[in-house]
Parts: sequence; structure tokens; C-alpha cells
Amino acid sequence: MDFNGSSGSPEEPKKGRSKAPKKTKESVLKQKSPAEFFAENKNIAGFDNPGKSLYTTVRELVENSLDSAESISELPVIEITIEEISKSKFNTMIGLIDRERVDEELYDDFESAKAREKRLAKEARNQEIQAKNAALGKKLKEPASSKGAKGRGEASFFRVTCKDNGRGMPYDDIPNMFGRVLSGTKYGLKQTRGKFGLGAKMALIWSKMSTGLPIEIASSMKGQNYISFCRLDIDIHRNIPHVHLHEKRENKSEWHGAEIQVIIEGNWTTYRSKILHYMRQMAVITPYAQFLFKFISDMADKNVTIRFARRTDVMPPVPLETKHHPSAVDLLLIKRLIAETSKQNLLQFLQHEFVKIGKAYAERLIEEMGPDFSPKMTVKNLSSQQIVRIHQLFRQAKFDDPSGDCLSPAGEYNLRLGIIKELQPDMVATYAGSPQVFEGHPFIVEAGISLGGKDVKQGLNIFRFANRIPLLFEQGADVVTRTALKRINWNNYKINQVQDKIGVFVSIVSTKIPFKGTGKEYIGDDITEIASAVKSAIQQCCNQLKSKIVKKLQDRERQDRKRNLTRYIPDASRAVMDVLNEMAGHESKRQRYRGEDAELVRKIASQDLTEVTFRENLAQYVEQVDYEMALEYATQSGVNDEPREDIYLNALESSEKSMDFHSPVFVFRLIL
Ligand SMILES: Nc1ncnc2c1ncn2[C@@H]1O[C@H](COP(=O)(O)OP(=O)(O)OP(=O)(O)O)[C@@H](O)[C@H]1O
Repeated sequence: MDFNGSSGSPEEPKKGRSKAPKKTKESVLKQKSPAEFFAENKNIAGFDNPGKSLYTTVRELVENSLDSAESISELPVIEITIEEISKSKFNTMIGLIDRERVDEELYDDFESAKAREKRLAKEARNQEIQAKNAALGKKLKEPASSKGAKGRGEASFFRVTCKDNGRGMPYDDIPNMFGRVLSGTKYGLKQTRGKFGLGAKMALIWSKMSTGLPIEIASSMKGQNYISFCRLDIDIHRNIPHVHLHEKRENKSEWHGAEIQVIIEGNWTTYRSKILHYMRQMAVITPYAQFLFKFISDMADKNVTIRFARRTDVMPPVPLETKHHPSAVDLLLIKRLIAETSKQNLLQFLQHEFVKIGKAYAERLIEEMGPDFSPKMTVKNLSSQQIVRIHQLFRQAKFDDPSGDCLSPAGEYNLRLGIIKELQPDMVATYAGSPQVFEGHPFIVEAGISLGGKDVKQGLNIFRFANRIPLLFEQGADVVTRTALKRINWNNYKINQVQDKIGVFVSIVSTKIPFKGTGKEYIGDDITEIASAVKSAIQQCCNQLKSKIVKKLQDRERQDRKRNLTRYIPDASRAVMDVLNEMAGHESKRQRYRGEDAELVRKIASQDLTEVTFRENLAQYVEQVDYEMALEYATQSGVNDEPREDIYLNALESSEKSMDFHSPVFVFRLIL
């Protein structure tokens, strides 16, 4: 869909300034194209500064690739490469001669000899303080990063490439898909990662603003014997693609998918960890995808290669496009649906363009609308007032909730697998809620709680996902953070909120994610339905963990008790034997005992019972008591009934041909 309402040749100028109303001399009225607007307000789309822009570019490209592969039910294979381009290399690329500085004082990072002296003295003082503190065992503060001198520093350039095995794009659509802001294929009512028709264009706008270089797209669809190649940039004022090269190339390897390449200014140093976190979290929520992430630079020690291997072939079902729920439409939307419908009369329109309106219910609604409505009336002839009446009734009438069938949650199995694969926790519990509704939109909340694991800090580590996208920014106000911090009493579940390493994973999917703020980065805390679904999903996980933790604690207590008893056996045996030896020492003393006691004393005297046998018997007894206690606990807590789950892990290297035989308790792999 195209917000400009244009579908003609992309190269042809159609809208924007050229079509602005004629201005009189006094008029101050101006128009802006959507591309211009977003270029001027790029923070809205997550392009706040070079570092964040690098992060958002990666994110937009990866998410487009995932959407694309999943739309054809293909297990995603995605390669993302960030290549650092030095300034001189960049200058060569654009044909600019690298010039040495002549007038040093002209530069923003120029530092006078006096200022340099002052800075170095300050740095030396700081180092001294740090050394003193270190000697006193005090916690060291990160030294304020000394950039040498003031200044904005050198710009860094990066070539970002993302290659996938997805659906690809039709040859003719590519220029508009990448060169016209607010055009995309994901505007319908459907759960998708992308929605606005903006992300890829923003990467291009940023490249245009920072390097002036075009974007390159290579793509092929299944069965196409050619690769569509397109190099283009965007005419920001007119919001139309400016195509440099658009041609068909040979597709020898029968490849399908897309490869997008863009050269932008960025900052790897400040956003490295965010980008790697993003990739890692994406691997958690998408364990059926294979990601290869590479950072390449001239300095080999900066290079990074991370392969996030596919660990399951189980892919969530493709989300389905659904119709609007009557309680979630506004006047404008009803008018648009009327304009677009293929249905003739009001009855058919209500029945077919909305969910949860059956024929009988549509008839009752029309009856209720009043005497100037009838089932057979032509829907396109409805007056504005009549449409308002329909809208009012939609807001007041009762409708069944939409079902969650159109949604595609990650799935409890995938979430658990993702958590285990990336964090290797000591314990994990997951829960998938049933579909619920807010403002006429279905949503599903899934959660996972883990304890322990690698690269997890003490306290709460929150991982948020919306429509299977990791959300990394603006965490504080998010519904998940607030719920985990304020509404869960972790003590109740024997979890120590400060000391334990707690992973909180919450994934929300919906046909509409109610993002707050400008950056599509957090979900507000004010939608009660979502807030309570998040709370209950976390609690369900905590309950599962609690029984595991209690069992573990009891196990530990038992082991401690056994260890303590065992530790005292030698002393206790020796002490008792001393007494017994004393009793059996003299014939005259032995005479005093009768029955069992006499027998015992006799055995001591004849050395039939020694300290060693006594010690052995005691050890055996402790063992038996321990066993009986374990058995008693198992019967009480029904440990044997604990649900078991099969988890099938794929081999890290899938190059070997093999066949897996799954049994309830093991997987047998036959290498062919
Ligand atoms: N890797 C890809 N494979 C196939 N189609 C793609 C790919 N990348 C982009 N597209 C197409 O280009 C369109 C525009 O992409 P863009 O990133 O601008 O917007 P979007 O993904 O629709 O929404 P959002 O701005 O919310 O990300 C997409 O709707 C999709 O049809």
C-alpha cells in the first residue's frame, strides 16, 4: 500500500513540492513530503545518532529478512555483515582525494599546548587517585573517557549487508519498496515485525544524509531464473525513488531471497554491545533461524564472527491476515472499508468485512440502526451521518472477542529452547497464556523465567519481545519491567530478587502492539488487560520454579544432614567404644550385665565387635535413613509425576548427513 496513493511508474515525479498549491506572494504555507519529514525527524524511527542509526539499520534489515523467510515458511538463514570502512577508503570510494590537515587550529579537535598540558596533568592526578583507591581495596570508578581533546571526532563509515533466503521481491516493486517512504506490503491487519513501510527507507535516507551513497538490492523470487538488481537512492523532496541502475542478472544457483547493502555513518564502539545483545536476543526468540553475524575491520583484533546455530526445525505457523473487529474500528477506517469493499449491500458488508458479525447478528444490528437502514441498501451510498450511526452502534454493541487464531506466538517450546541455548541456565520455567483481547485486538503473552546461566548478572535481567522482535531501549517504563519490579513478590517463590541471577523473558504478539513513545521500543503499562496477562504469565513460571527450588532446597538439606551425620561417625564410634571397652575391661565388671547387655559386653571382650564394625554399622544406618527420607519426599511431592518434555536439539554442524531416531528418553543419531 502506498500512502501517496500513487501506483504509477516510480521514476516519474508525481507528488511532493511539484504539486504544491500555487502560492501567493504573501503566503507562508509550505508542504513537506513524508521522506522530508522523516529525514528531519529521524529520531522518530530510531536514527537518533550515528551509533543508534547503525543499530537500527541492522535491526530493520534483519527483521525484514525474517518476515520475508517466514512468509514462505522457509527456515530463515540470515547473514549480516558490518564492514568498517576507513575514511581514506571511503574517500577513494567516492572519488575524493584525502587531504592532510594544514591549518590545525581550524579543526574542532584542535588543542592548544596549554590545554594539552592541563589535560595531561588532570589525567595524571586521576590516575594517582585510582592507584591509591586500588591499594586501599576501594571499588574503582570507570575513569572518565579521555578523548584527548574536545571534538566530534572522525566519522566512521560502515557497509551493512543483510542476505536472506526469503520470498524476495518482484522486479518492478523494488524501487518503490526502498525508495518511497510509507510504502510496504505489511499494512493489513496481521501480526508482522514490520508495519509502517518505513524502516528500509530510513536506512537509505540515513545513508543519503551521512555518506550520499545509494542502496543496492539484489533479489530473486522462487522459480525466477534471474536476479533483480537495483541501485537507487531517494528523492527526498518528492518522496520518490531515484533509480541509478535496475537490471536483471543471471541466477545460476537458483537462489531466492534478498541481499541489501547500504553504506552509512555509524559508531561501532558505542553500539557494539547493543547490536550483539540484539542478535543474541533474536536468537533466543527465533531458535529456528540461523544467523551469521560478522563485523569486519582493518584491525583484525576488532573482528567479530558469531554464528547463532539453528536448534530446532519447529517454526511457528505463518500469522494470518484477519479482518477488523467491530469494536476496534474508527470512522475513518469504516469509510475506507466501504470504499474498498467488493460487497454490494450493507448486510453483506457487515458480514464479510468484520470478524464476529454473523448473518443473524448483522440483521439485528441493521434493525437497531433505525428506519433509514435496510439490509439490502447499497453500502457505497451510505451518507456520512449513516456511517456515524454505524460507528456509534459498533462502540456500544456487544461482540464476541476476536480469536487468537490469526496470531503466531513463538511457542513455549521455542522460547524454552532459545533460553536454554543462549543462557544455559540452572533452571527454567515457561508458560504460554491463552489469547486475550484489548481494544478489539487479540494478543498472546508467553513468558519464561530462568535462574543462573552464563552472562547473566545478579538480580533481574529483563528480555522483552513484541511480535518476536527484541526490545532493547526505553526499558524503564515498559509493562514487563514494571510488572517484574513492582508486582511480583519474588520472595514468595523462594527467589532472591537481589542475589539470584534471574532471567525474565516476556513475549507479546498481537495484530496491534500498543507501542508507547516514538521509537517502537516499549509497551506502556496502562493497558490493564496486557499488564495483568504479563503478571499472570510471570507468576505461572514462578510457581513452576518454586516447586523445583523447594525440592532442590530439601535435597540440599538432606545432603547436609547426611554429610553432618557421616562426619560425626568416627568420633561417635570412638567415644561409644571407649565406654564399651571400659565396661568390658574386667571380668568382675562383665559379671554385672545380663541378657542383651551381657552379649554386647562379651562381643567387645572377644573383639567380635570392634570400632571398625561399629563405624560401618552406623554408616549403613545413616545411608538407610537418608534413603527413606528421599523416598518419603518423593511420594509426598509426586516427583515421579513431574511432566517430562522431549527436547530435540539439532546438530551444530549440519553438514553431515544423518538421521535421528527419537525415543521418549534419548535421541539416537545415525551418521550416513
Ligand atoms: N529482505 C526482504 N525480502 C523481501 N521483501 C522485503 C525485504 N526487505 C524489504 N522488503 C519489502 O519492502 C517493504 C518495505 O520495507 P520497510 O522496511 O521499509 O517497511 P516494513 O518492513 O513494511 O515496515 P517497518 O517500517 O515497520 O519495518 C516491505 O514491506 C517488504 O515488502
